[in-house]
Amino acid sequence: MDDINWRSHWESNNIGFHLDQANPMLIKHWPKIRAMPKDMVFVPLCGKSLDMAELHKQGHFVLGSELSEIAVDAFFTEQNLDHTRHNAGEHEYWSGDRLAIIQGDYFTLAEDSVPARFVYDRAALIALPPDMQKPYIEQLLHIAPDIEQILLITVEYDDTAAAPPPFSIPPARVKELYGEYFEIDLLETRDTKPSPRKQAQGLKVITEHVFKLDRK
Ligand SMILES: C[S@@+](CC[C@H](N)C(=O)[O-])C[C@H]1O[C@@H](n2cnc3c(N)ncnc32)[C@H](O)[C@@H]1O
Repeated sequence: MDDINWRSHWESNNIGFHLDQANPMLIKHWPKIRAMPKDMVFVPLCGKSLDMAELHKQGHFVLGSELSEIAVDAFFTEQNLDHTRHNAGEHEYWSGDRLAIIQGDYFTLAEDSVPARFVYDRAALIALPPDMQKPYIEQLLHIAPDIEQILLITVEYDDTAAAPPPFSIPPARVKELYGEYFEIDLLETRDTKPSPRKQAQGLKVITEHVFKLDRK
């Protein structure tokens, strides 16, 4: 389940998706999610995102899932967070105070292994090619069956002109993927500046959509 070879993105520091600050769309729209401090927020395909630090700062228990050891190690080092590591089969658990990351393949996480009712997805669904997107959602509901709400950020652009990832996921595709399980509320659409790599491919603007998903 590693078609894009994300590990090599981390090995060569090709991480144009990483933001050096918390995502402004998280700050703006997270209050619309009814998670209380201490509630767990699951962050699939989390990288070393500072959004995890922001959610942690807001009092949540944060649980991430990430393939790359380099990313997880960088997160704990850069955030200066004490942590322990333990191995559970093919996954490695990195645990700090109210924040843990399960390193390994998201698609092999076990049923019910994520006791979270809230999910934050920025650059996770859009990191996956179209044929992996439905399996990603099925796996989400398999590992975290109690999910109530998701804050989801996707991008839309001509991904045939600039090589993905990210994969373009317009609102109609979100409906196709999630509509069976969730009410979908499009909170905001805005134009953003592409990563330097995408700009070099000639892309001048990338449209970002923010959704709130409520379990039916
Ligand atoms: C586009 S990045 C986004 C990272 C983060 N969400 C952010 O906003 O910065 C996608 C991440 O998913 C991770 N990833 C890809 N496939 C994965 C898998 N099967 N299991 C766990 N993590 C995966 C990659 O290593 C990469 O860090």
